[in-house]
Amino acid sequence: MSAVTDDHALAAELAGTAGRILQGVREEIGFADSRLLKDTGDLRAHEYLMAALAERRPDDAILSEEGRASVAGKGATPPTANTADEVRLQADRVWIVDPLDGTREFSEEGRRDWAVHVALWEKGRLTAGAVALPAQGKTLVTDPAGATVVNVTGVEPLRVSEPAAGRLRIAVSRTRPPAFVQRLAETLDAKVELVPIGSAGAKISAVLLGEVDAYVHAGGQYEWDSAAPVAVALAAGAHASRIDGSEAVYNQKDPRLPDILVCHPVSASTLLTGIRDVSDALPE
Ligand SMILES: Nc1ncnc2c1ncn2[C@@H]1O[C@H](COP(=O)(O)O)[C@@H](OP(=O)(O)O)[C@H]1O
Ligand SMILES: [Mg+2]
Repeated sequence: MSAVTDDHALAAELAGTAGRILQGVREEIGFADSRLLKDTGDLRAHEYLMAALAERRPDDAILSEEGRASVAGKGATPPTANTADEVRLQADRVWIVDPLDGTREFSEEGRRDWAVHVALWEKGRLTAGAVALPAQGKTLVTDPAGATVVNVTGVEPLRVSEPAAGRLRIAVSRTRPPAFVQRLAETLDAKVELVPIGSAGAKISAVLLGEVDAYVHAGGQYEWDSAAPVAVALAAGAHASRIDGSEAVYNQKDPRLPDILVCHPVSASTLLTGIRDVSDALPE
């Protein structure tokens, strides 16, 4: 059994180690065959996280993107399956992990917008989380007092900062931005810049690191895409909710969680009102 008894530290350790495995996969496979690179990355990071959690937290349940029943038959080596739904839905502690978020960007040489997500859900809420950004040399992590960013130079407190007056930089998916986001940009009473970035974890990290001011997503996503970054965002003082303002709820039977808004709390009502005004696609 490991010396790490703190779930925050364990989340950071596991996300960081999976990130190093993924850097190694990029070096080993190269970028010529992007399908092979994506599948190998997904599988290696998933298998590492499943084995590490089974060893370090043997009594906890796991929900991983790559352990879904729908991917269990994929490839010659089927991935280790998630905890059965009937067990996970009764469990007090569930690790919600995305072994490789921003798979597309991972497979594109030079891109740094991909992440590893490790979150812990306990009895209805997210209580710990880490987002590793291996190509950026950073891990964002919750701690008992809030959140920190760990990089080569050390550990610094992480606190979401207010946007500059009159300007709002909104991170959106590079490939699947919400249909209404251009209209949102036009209706807001600020100079809005839409910033395409890959990976939900990388986008939410960009909000927390002050590189953008908000992340708006709708149209499809799953619990593992947002659980760890939302855990860190809430711990860093950010607003994180569904785009209708309701709470993002995790460890559901159906893991679809198709939309999310993360921003500084001062921007939340403006963005929620703006989204309501331009969107005909609020959550079901
Ligand atoms: N419309 C959609 N339906 C399902 N998943 C979506 C989606 N839009 C984004 N996602 C998922 O959300 C993550 C971030 O996407 P994006 O980079 O486009 O913002 C990706 O996770 P994975 O890379 O883990 O598959 C992607 O698959
Ligand atoms: Mg993902």
